[in-house]
Amino acid sequence: MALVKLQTENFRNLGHGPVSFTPSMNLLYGENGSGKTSVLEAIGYLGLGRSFRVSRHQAVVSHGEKKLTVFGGLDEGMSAAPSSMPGELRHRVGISRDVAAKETILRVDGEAVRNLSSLAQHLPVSVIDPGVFDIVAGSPGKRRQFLDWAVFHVEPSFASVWQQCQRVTSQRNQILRTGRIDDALMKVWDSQYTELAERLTRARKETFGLFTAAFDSLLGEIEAPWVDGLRLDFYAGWDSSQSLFDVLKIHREQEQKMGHTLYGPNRADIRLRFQGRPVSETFSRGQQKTLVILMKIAQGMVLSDLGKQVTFLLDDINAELDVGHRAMLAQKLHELRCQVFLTSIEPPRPTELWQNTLPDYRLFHVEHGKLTEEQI
Ligand SMILES: Nc1ncnc2c1ncn2[C@@H]1O[C@H](COP(=O)(O)OP(=O)(O)OP(=O)(O)O)[C@@H](O)[C@H]1O
Repeated sequence: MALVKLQTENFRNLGHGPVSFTPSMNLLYGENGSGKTSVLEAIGYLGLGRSFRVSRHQAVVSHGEKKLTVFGGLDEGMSAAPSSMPGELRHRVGISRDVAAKETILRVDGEAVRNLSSLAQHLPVSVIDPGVFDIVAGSPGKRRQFLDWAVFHVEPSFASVWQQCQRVTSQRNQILRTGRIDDALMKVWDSQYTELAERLTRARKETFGLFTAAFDSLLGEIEAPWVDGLRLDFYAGWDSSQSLFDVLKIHREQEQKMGHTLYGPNRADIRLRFQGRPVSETFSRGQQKTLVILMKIAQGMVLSDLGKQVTFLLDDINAELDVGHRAMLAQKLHELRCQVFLTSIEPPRPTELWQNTLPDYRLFHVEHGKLTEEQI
């Protein structure tokens, strides 16, 4: 699916009027503070259910307002035929958040839905902004989030297993904190936790396999001296030569002392190594950026192989990537027939990105939260 229509109410400084986009490349430019990132953030709300910039909804609601709404019209993407009737949308999705009542309402095709996953599966949104480079340099949580986004789109039931596992983990943590542990009761929790953890891990492993196959084929296309010594490995969150149930039994005392679960999916990671050492310690900033971009493209390839179109939100990549890397990214996303929203301060130069194979694109000038389409 691709987002072909966007309408927001009380979303940062954005105006209320509907805007139409192409399922291909959408280029947005405007001066600092004009609202470019806010447009991407609003699109992100539909695909992620939250802001990719801040954790509090409150910061996103327009000053002085209590409730924000984002509405999106979706059509088949570039890889499929557009919907039969011109102007007809394949799906209508909406999210509104009342920050005073702390209530979120989700809608798909006019019907209220309870789970965010019902909304999110329609619009796989992948963000590349200055914060994305934490995938290499940041904590394991960043890499888990990166992997889980793909797992969710490959296997939509993953979201419910993940939630159940979070619930059981927090109940298990409560017991670990009490100090007095009933052995029989703990065994019951451990077997529930182990069952969910193993299901979750199986799904992660499967998607990681698809991801590394795509990533390796990408590496085969680029000429860089570091390609040969690079290894990406999945770590489940415990020594998987042993069963998780046994690991928990062996480490019960240690977990009790710490007062929380130390082994399992919440400790999973993608280990990135170059010649046996962590990439974060050996790669230059530039090499780390290339690696992250390749990982993001590989995720796009995984979904594209499953017939899903990813909507990429590229925020201010000019500040982070040189023209060669920008062109590599833009061309790959074009080859994958992804939908792209790309922001810049200066008017973009499409020929710099796509040279002779210019894709279908639309150009928007952003001023004071309002988008004006420009003739190309
Ligand atoms: N909750 C809010 N209500 C109203 N306006 C807001 C709110 N939060 C931020 N703004 C304003 O919205 C504007 C848009 O910010 P945004 O980050 O989208 O701009 P931008 O075009 O991406 O800028 P830059 O190029 O500097 O990154 C800013 O002027 C900001 O002060």
